[in-house]
Amino acid sequence: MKKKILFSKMHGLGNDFVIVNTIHQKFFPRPKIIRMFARRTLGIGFDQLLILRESHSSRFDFYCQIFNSDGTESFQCGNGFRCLAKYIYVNINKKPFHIIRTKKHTVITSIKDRGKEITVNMGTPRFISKKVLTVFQKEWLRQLLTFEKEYNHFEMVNIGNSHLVFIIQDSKEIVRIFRLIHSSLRINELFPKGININLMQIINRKKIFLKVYERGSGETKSCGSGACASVAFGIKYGFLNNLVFVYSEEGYLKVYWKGRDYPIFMTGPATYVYDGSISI
Ligand SMILES: N[C@@H](CCC[C@H](N)C(=O)O)C(=O)O
Repeated sequence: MKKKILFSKMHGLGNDFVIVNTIHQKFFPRPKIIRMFARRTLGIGFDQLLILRESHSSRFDFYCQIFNSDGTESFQCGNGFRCLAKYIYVNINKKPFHIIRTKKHTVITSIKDRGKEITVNMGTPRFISKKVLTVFQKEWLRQLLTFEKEYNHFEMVNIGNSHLVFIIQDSKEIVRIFRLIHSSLRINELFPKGININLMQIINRKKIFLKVYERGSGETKSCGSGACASVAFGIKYGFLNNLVFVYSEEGYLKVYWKGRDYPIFMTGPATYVYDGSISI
């Protein structure tokens, strides 16, 4: 017999999510079901599926499972956590702060102005040594970028998930690299655990433009963890101020980082699209 699953569709600057609240319904989807729901023509369509679960620890308010549209699991989702905070505010309780645990990471959400502005404490950024890159990964990067050009800096940053961040100042170059990434069948082979790829254009010390190709979801309209990873990189090298406006196609996020050993904060909107149900 078919089962009806209730869900809410939300987005953060166009990075879209399906939230399934399991407090009153059971939902343990297999990757095949997740991929089916994620299909924009035949399913519901989303970049990530967020499954809200009760926390069995007094240290956390809720537990959240995150799945990319290809069915792989993730442990961090900045834009998604803003949407989840708003979902909780509208449907569960009006507390201003929530501690949310994923399988490997903890974030704290705070809600202001009746949900108009939501901030997420995303944890402390960690820079990953380039020594971990394999010969094949380096070769791929060499093909992707023109290393002779001084502006082609890159860093690997962990914000609870892994990001490769590149500084690409030329807009045409951003388009060229994005096309290459899209047509490169080798990314999954080269990075078996997956990687989020961020192309950052520094407009000035407090404004960047960002394009992201996400692990497990492909090109997305915005990426909260990518915004934090990029700003952390820019601040580490003295290119950016502590507060940065991260622009993408649908608007901007505000990212604040004091520097090394401090957590990074991301602020932005969360938008309800609709509530629905789907049969499985
Ligand atoms: N859209 C997210 C990031 C989602 C997870 C990512 N694709 C991964 O698997 O690491 C965000 O806003 O942070």
